[in-house]
Amino acid sequence: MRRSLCRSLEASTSALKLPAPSAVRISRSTPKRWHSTAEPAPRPITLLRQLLASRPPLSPSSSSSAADAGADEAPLHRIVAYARVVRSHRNVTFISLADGSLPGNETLQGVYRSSSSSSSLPDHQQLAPGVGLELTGRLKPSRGRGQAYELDIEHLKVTAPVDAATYPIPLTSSSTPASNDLLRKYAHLRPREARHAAVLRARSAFEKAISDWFWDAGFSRVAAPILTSSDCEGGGEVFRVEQDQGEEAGPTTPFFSSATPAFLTVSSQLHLEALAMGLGRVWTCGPSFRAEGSATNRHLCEFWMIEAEQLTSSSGPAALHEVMQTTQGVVQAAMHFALHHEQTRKDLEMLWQGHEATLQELESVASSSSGPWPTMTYTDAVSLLESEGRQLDEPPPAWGQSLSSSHERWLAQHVASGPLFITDYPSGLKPFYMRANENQGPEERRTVACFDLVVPRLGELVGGSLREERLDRLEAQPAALDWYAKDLRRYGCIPHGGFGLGLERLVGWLTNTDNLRDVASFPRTKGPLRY
Ligand SMILES: NC(=O)C[C@H](N)C(=O)O
Repeated sequence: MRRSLCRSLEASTSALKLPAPSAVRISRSTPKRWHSTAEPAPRPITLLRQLLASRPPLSPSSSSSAADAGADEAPLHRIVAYARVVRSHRNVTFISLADGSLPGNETLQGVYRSSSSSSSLPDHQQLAPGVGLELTGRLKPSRGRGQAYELDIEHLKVTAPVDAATYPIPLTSSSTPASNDLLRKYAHLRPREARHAAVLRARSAFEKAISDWFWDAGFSRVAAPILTSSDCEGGGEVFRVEQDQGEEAGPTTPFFSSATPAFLTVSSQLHLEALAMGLGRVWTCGPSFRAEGSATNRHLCEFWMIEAEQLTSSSGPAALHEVMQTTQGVVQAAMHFALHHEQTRKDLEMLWQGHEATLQELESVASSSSGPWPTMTYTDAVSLLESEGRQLDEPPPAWGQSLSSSHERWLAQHVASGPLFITDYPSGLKPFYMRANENQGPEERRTVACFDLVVPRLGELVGGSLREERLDRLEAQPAALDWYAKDLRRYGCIPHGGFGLGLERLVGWLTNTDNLRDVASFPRTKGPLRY
């Protein structure tokens, strides 16, 4: 990573050394350029992260005089950043610079010295915390304590003033962060807050790691439709989609002229199953929509789901293990990458400050040497909850009832001290597409080949199953699913299975963010839709 940043920095600094392009006569066949060829091309912006990645190692003898001597030889960079904190003294002003590229609470100290800068310093009022700046400067070893390097500012311009009197979030240093309630009210301003930015960067890192893991495991990433004709889960919590015909329009024919209405997808699973029959192993990451009325901190109306489908080499319990292995691989890949990537690790360290023991627990969960995660059947889980009833926050479930989120958390913590697969739920609790288990007891104790992955502090993170591939078992399904139940099953349906992992839940779990409204950049929940 460091090397590739250096490479891109080299590219940008070598661009800096190029002479201004001389005027080129534009003939008809020359593609049009955005800026006149007589003007010099704007210098590329260097991200603070790139700048720091390019710093030479400090020798133990680095001193302020060495710093002075080296300063002029260091390349000149153009930076666009926010001022986080400004401290002005008589001849020198210190500005903590942030541009979103540095991890955690880190900033780069910019130093403006009236003796060596070529522009005059904007007045105190203008140079308030929160303003956007454009500056040029050279990176050099710091004279002060607290940072190894600082930016010696040559030229500074306030390009984006801030109306500090009305700014709704305290413009102080990030050591006194604003409350989550306040930040939620200003979702359009909160990406500037160190904590929220760290959560979003961590999410980006998880997605990169998951994508790489799937690629290496032979899964093709596919795009599934957002507009669908079926409610995959059968839960009925769907958003219906209609063409907006304006207020005055009378009754018109629906945009999609099929018998069934159009919905926003609740899950891509059925489409992924069709795609898996052609490609073997597929995955997708896209938005899912549920008209979720309950206002818990674990539900959003719009959330992103990582979903995968794979052909399995058998159809019994061993096949379910194949799907669970994939699930574990994906979750561990996200964790492992984030914990070992220098920048993301720093973000996580800031997010887990004060809870270092939990971060350590996550580290051992991420390690592939920990072997397969523990597995327990739903029936055993219910018996255990019954026998441990006094330890629980709420009464244990009877066989056939759902496990509550607090039951799931308790099981993960007490049975596994980490992730736990709970398998073989009663068929009455699960959707129609899950594969019925063989050798079952009485009708009312029927189970399906499925699993939920539950984890401490959160509860359910992933739900998956083998899919019912036998036509006769699916034939009772509604006509709308003809393509799925009949065609896919009668034209060569290799046993297969898959899962769905709620991305916001994963991010919340790994970034110490309990409320998913603080994970999604613009969360959607029942109630007013501001953005
Ligand atoms: N792809 C999946 O297995 C996810 C599942 N359909 C769900 O929505 O929970």
